[in-house]
Amino acid sequence: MRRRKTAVAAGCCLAFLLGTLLNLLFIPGSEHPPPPSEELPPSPPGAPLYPPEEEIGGGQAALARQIRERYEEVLRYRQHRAAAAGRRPLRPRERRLMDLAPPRTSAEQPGPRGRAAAGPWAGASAELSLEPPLLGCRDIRDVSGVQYLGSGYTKAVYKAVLNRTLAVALKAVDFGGHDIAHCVRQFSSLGDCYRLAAYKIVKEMILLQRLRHANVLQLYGYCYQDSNDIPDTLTTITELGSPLEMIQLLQTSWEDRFRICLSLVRLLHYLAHSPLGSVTLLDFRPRQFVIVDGELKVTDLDDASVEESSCTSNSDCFMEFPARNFTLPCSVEGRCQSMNEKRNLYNAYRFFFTYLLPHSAPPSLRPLLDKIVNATGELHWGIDETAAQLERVLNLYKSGEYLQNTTRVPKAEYRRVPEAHIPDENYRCWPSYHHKGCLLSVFDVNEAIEICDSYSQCKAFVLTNQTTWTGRQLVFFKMASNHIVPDPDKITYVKVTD
Ligand SMILES: Nc1ncnc2c1ncn2[C@@H]1O[C@H](COP(=O)(O)OP(=O)(O)OP(=O)(O)O)[C@@H](O)[C@H]1O
Repeated sequence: MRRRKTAVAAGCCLAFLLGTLLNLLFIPGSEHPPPPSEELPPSPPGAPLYPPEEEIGGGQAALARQIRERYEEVLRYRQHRAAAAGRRPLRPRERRLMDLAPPRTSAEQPGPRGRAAAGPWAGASAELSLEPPLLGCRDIRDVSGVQYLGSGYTKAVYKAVLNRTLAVALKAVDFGGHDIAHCVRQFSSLGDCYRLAAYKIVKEMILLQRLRHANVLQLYGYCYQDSNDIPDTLTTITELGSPLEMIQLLQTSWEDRFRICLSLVRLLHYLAHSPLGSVTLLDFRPRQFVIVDGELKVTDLDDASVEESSCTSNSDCFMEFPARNFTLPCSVEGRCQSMNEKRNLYNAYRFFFTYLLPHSAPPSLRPLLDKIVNATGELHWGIDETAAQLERVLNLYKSGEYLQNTTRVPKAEYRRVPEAHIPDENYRCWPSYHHKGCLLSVFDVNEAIEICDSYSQCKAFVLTNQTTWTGRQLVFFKMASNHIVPDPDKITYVKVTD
């Protein structure tokens, strides 16, 4: 950790930063080619490529079991594709699926290494049909602007600029992280502990590729490279976001907070109907999401699951949260009905809706927003209904219909000055899109008048040609109109009576 922060602070020396990054991500400087994926044939059932437990003593057997479980989980996600493709036999390329197999012991490693393009798990490279064309190892050799972004239990994430043009996130196992430290303490095998942790990234990579949606972070590519001691360490290259800061979000406009909730609901709607089945995010803390251009996107998918709990009675379908518990019905097929969807929804309620949705919303939308918050907090609605209600709020807001119930009698008179701007005379208001002035979004000029009427400080306002994500116009509210200058893109309104 200290090493990472020191490197980032040094900032000025690109070579040093790059060297440090490679070191931290265990991307070797060497061009040592990983084993050819062709040399890792599909293992027949009962002949796994990891050491059989009975041949290993005590702790090592437990570690081998954990690696096997993660490996099998990864296979399940990949096999979903074959199932979706009509259960046709796997073509040779697809059979490289077994490239995902846990590593052989050194004694089992096949002879000379033949191909530089793919690692042992990187048969994935042939299978992940990423568009635009996949980024790979050669692309992360020439990186600049390396910056540590964050880390969790298992992974560390860095920002990097590729070819001085594309800013991306690079994700790799954090060798200084809790997961590796805990495993090495227990099993004393860095190589195997690395594999165990790296399966989380492999799983995430497969899910990022399978779950294509505007609110799922985009996977650009990946790189397998040997480190000094560990072969074929994995780095994924993804879209860059900024970490979701709840405190910061609480200070933004309702419109922007609503956007976060709407993107979350669109994501959960997609996950409930995904090609893999209903996906639940077992770890649903805000830090699992990032913001990209104002939209929320899920980035951490290593704890996602498609298994719906099996049950024999309703009592098996118990969902426990810190402040509430729920018992869902057990279906005749012996599955807890909509459990994945409902878990996501309640988490969305407790981490997002309750803080972000009603607070400082337009008064006429409050009853509907309160209804949404209550219905999700009680799990009365499923995701389809919740998504429909949030889309309804969006429509009411975008169309200006939410203003129609309010009586709009202007108190003051205003003089319209076309092609004019007031550059100074700012005052601060909350929540403003500008940190020094009062910049708010409005549906139309009448709403701007209403806002100006309600602020005693407001003596004028300037309609800009900028709009927000909903298409509403941004307006600067001013405390005086002494200095008006020509500006073809703006219209000024000056209060003539109070
Ligand atoms: N694409 C990205 N852009 C910007 N920041 C990111 C990106 N992906 C992840 N991060 C940041 O890096 C942190 C660590 O990433 P990630 O959550 O994948 O690691 P983790 O070890 O799985 O964490 P956890 O133990 O919390 O599950 C995240 O909390 C997030 O703030």
